[in-house]
Amino acid sequence: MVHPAQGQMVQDLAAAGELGAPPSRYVLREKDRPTEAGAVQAAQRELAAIPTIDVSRLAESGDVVDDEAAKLRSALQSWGLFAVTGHGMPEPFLDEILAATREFFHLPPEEKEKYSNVVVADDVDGADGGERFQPEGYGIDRVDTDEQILDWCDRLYLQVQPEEERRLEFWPEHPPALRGLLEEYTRRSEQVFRRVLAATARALGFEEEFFADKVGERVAAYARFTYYPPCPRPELVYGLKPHTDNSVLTVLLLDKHVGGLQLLKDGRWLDIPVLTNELLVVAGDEIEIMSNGVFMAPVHRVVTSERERMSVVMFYQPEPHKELAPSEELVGEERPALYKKLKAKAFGDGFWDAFAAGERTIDFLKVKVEHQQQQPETAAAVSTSA
Ligand SMILES: O=C(O)CCC(=O)C(=O)O
Ligand SMILES: [Fe+2]
Repeated sequence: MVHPAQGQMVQDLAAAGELGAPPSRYVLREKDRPTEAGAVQAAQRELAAIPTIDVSRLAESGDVVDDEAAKLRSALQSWGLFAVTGHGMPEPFLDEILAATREFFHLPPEEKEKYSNVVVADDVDGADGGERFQPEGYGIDRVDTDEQILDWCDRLYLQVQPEEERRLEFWPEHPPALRGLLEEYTRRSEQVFRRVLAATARALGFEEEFFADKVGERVAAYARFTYYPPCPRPELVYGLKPHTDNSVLTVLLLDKHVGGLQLLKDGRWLDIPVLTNELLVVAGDEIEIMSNGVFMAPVHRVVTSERERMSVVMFYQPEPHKELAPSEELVGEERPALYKKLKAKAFGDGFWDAFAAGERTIDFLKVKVEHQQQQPETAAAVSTSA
């Protein structure tokens, strides 16, 4: 069964024009509005002074890499994200990806719908050939209930790795350059991911392979192309609701002209600056669990504006059968395990339910361990996962 709201693309709504205000399905409760929690007006907004890491230096040896790894540790601990230089991708290449993304979303609806994330249900359970939502493809995020407040964005979501898992029927043929660009970007973005992951291990005093072994060689990588149409009343809606990422690390290529990504830091929403030739790396839920909370996945959201905006985001997740758990080396008497063990796949599957419900997966799946010493009021302390 597919919720009736599933078929309404935001872009088509926005294009219909004469839209005085967004339909009520998108309008946030007053307490959640970006103006309440953090101003949408440029003059009232505060820019996040995010750190920058040069990933080419992470590959060097000796003191240079140790310096950069120390910087990385501090960036992850105080921000949970950082801008990336030295990624080796020329600016025209990144521009081409964003241009192809824009071109795709500007195709006529019937062309994009060839890749729809609403598919005819398989007949396995004697289903009647009705429709079914699945995450891959083009459309809006999953709608579960009538009450759910919808985000002001459309997206194209594709598994890009491992290669054998690609479902090319969802990969757009237009614009013709998009597939090739995505293949190339997949290769290059993985290098950034691998390098940062190795440095993250070093930053904690471990061997470079420490986290890489835990996530496996055949990581699952998903590309999310998000299109935020112009919005007539940006102060009423979210482009993307507050969330943390379902990833070990996320690599983001952001719109070069229009900002909108915001980070929750010390109770305030700060604007991530518009980046030009830099990428952004964000710590996700899985590194939070594996690092036993030494690194925390930052809560972030997107606010809209009267201008369209795009992003191309790569989520890196452990091989599905891998166990997701606090690393034993980071668990001790001083710091008990803060998260329970579960399979990477169970966590990944839970993400979509949590996201539709507007919750963090870690909370939705009750992955946190309640420790007596931290919460004396909690009678039933759960034992550590070790
Ligand atoms: O569009 C953006 O700037 C960020 C998107 C994001 O946070 C996500 O796709 O998880
Ligand atoms: Fe995100």
